[in-house]
Amino acid sequence: MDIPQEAVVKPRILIVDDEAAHIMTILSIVGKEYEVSFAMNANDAFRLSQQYPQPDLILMDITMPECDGYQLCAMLKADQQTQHIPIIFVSANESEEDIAKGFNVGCVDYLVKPVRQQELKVRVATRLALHKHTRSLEQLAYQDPLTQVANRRKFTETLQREWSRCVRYHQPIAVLIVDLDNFKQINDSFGHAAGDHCLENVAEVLRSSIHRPGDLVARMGGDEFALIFSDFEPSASNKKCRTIQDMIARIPKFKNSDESADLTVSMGMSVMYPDTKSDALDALREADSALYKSKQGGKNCYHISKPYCAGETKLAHFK
Ligand SMILES: Nc1nc2c(ncn2[C@@H]2O[C@H](COP(=O)(O)OP(=O)(O)OP(=O)(O)O)[C@@H](O)[C@H]2O)c(=O)[nH]1
Repeated sequence: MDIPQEAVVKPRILIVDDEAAHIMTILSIVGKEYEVSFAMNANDAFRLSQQYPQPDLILMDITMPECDGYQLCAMLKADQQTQHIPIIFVSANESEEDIAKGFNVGCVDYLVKPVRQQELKVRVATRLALHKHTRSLEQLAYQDPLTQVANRRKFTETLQREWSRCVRYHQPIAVLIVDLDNFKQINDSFGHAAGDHCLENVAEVLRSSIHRPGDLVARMGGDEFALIFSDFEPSASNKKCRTIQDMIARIPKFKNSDESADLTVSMGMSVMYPDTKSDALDALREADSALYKSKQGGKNCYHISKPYCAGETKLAHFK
């Protein structure tokens, strides 16, 4: 089958080098096969690495003014948004110590200048193929196949990481659990495919409600979703839940010739200032008890628990 040219997305390579002539040399070798961008200093390189679409591979010089390649590589590896991007050093430094230092700060390969054309091409292609393979394995391990949002494993890992980050920076964190009401009835009345479609619609709504890199939507299993809002302003909790509830109410009704059904959800949110005395799963447990209250209280409503927020009601109920 012929694939239209515009449908083929070329892998993206970022070249980082403070000398234009070196950038041009590498560009002349890989420029035809890949989408290439370049940066001549660490600041630009860091910005371009974080920006979407992100590079699939970085070819990085070591000797640069202000911030050298070792420092830049270590910074990229320490940043959650960029740590997955493989880095190949391309440097005139050829001592054993230099090369070992490169691998110690996180590069995946090391080429000595002047680069040999065929070698550069083959090493780049190999690394990109491996990177693609790793990314698809990660997707399998961390994504819910039906809705494409994260799975429970990814949720747990992200919650631990964001919790620690919020402890460090004294920021509040919120966990929201969203559970569909009477979902069994939707499956029974309209069929399993309609039920699946319903889960996809809810996932889409939830995905549109997160906006920051540390935030996450996950399907925890069955008809239950959970969200993490990092650095979340406690006073915004009611508005956030209400907005999600309204968006879900706008999902079209399920209908067949005999009956129709509205889709509603029950929710439980916890908003906490994490500290070293509590742990990440406390946030999940609090949200879960708030959800339980919503189910017990007649469904299609939400409870918000703010156990450690001074001056706030510990548990509030909203219809
Ligand atoms: N279509 C579809 N249904 C699923 C999937 N996973 C779980 N379910 C169904 O989701 C339903 C969940 O039922 P319950 O846990 O009783 O929840 P509920 O009917 O929403 O009841 P309440 O939560 O009390 O309102 C069950 O009928 C499961 O078979 C899925 O991937 N697709």
